[in-house]
Amino acid sequence: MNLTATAAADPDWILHDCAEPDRDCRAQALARQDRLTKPPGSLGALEAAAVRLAALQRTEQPSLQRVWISVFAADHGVAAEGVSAFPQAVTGEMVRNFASGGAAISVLARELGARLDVVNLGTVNDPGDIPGVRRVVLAPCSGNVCVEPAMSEPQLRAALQAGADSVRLALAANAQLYIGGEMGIANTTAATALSCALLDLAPAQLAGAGTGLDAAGIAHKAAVIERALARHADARDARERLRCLGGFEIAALAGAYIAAAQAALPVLVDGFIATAAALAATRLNPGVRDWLLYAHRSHERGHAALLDALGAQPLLALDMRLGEGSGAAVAVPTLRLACALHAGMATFDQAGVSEQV
Ligand SMILES: O=C(O)c1ccc[n+]([C@@H]2O[C@H](COP(=O)([O-])O)[C@@H](O)[C@H]2O)c1
Ligand SMILES: Cc1cc2nc[nH]c2cc1C
Repeated sequence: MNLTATAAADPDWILHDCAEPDRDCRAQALARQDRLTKPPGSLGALEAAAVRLAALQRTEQPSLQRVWISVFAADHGVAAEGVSAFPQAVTGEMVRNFASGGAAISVLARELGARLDVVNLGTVNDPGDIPGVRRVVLAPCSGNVCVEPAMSEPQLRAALQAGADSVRLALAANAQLYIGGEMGIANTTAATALSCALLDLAPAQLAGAGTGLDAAGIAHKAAVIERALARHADARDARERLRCLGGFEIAALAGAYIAAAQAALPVLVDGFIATAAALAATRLNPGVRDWLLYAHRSHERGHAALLDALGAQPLLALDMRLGEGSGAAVAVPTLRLACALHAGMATFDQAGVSEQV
């Protein structure tokens, strides 16, 4: 494993200031929304989304033609505790599927005309060097959080940096929106453990079915998370909690969100695991919060609590629970329509329509 030049040069980069959304663009967009031919507020969350995107993209006319999706795959040592409905080999198999175009996110990216970047951070069933996959392998899998930290400090730094590097690629491609996806068997256990530690909640309050556990499986998963929390009770700050309880892809997502916020690139957050990474990112650097839009409320049991803790109002609730960035990709057309309405509707003056009395 090699640390990139950036991380080696400035290990504290995650603490640097985030960009500021543009207040003037926000005010102009708000004023325009009120002049468009509709009762004020009648387009609901679409109005709020267009106004936020105007402020984040620093423009009167936000647009989402160029969308970047990075999917981070990684395996988890805690899979050995029997916490997933699927075998660990699936993570590596799905990396191959992402690259060959057969995964849900592959289809969605094609439909959206989005760039799909697949990053293998370490999979036990390693597909090796295959076209369409960037290998940033930190280890075959993270540590089993019941008995050891998920990551060493150098691995955490490299995972955060892998996220930042994906943002650099997105910026080089002139992306207007960044989506981070994840794939990792057992990562709902890691994401739940991390969230419980960050929010001081009991595992029984957050643990859910993941890929499809039954009630007994969920109870076992909650007990495994209890053990992990007890093992890492001395991890007191967000960085140490992420290192001990997270995973490579969760840390990469957190690093990507921080780097995007620092570079003024808006982010659309996906489901449960991505939101746990967003929670960690906002605890590591509170300025990240302004740059995060939330795509959907996942079917995963703990997602609503995470969204509430972040004050997030997701656009959609479709009972999706796939991950891969799929929920975020599905929300992109809604955001594109919000931008089209903002740019294309006539004002009361232009259309000769009478205003509210
Ligand atoms: O995004 C979500 O809300 C979501 C909810 C449940 C499961 N997943 C996906 O399912 C995998 C983890 O599930 P599990 O049961 O193995 O912990 C991982 O690859 C995630 O992308 C994703
Ligand atoms: C097949 C499969 C695809 C996935 N994509 C994201 N998580 C996943 C988990 C499984 C099991």
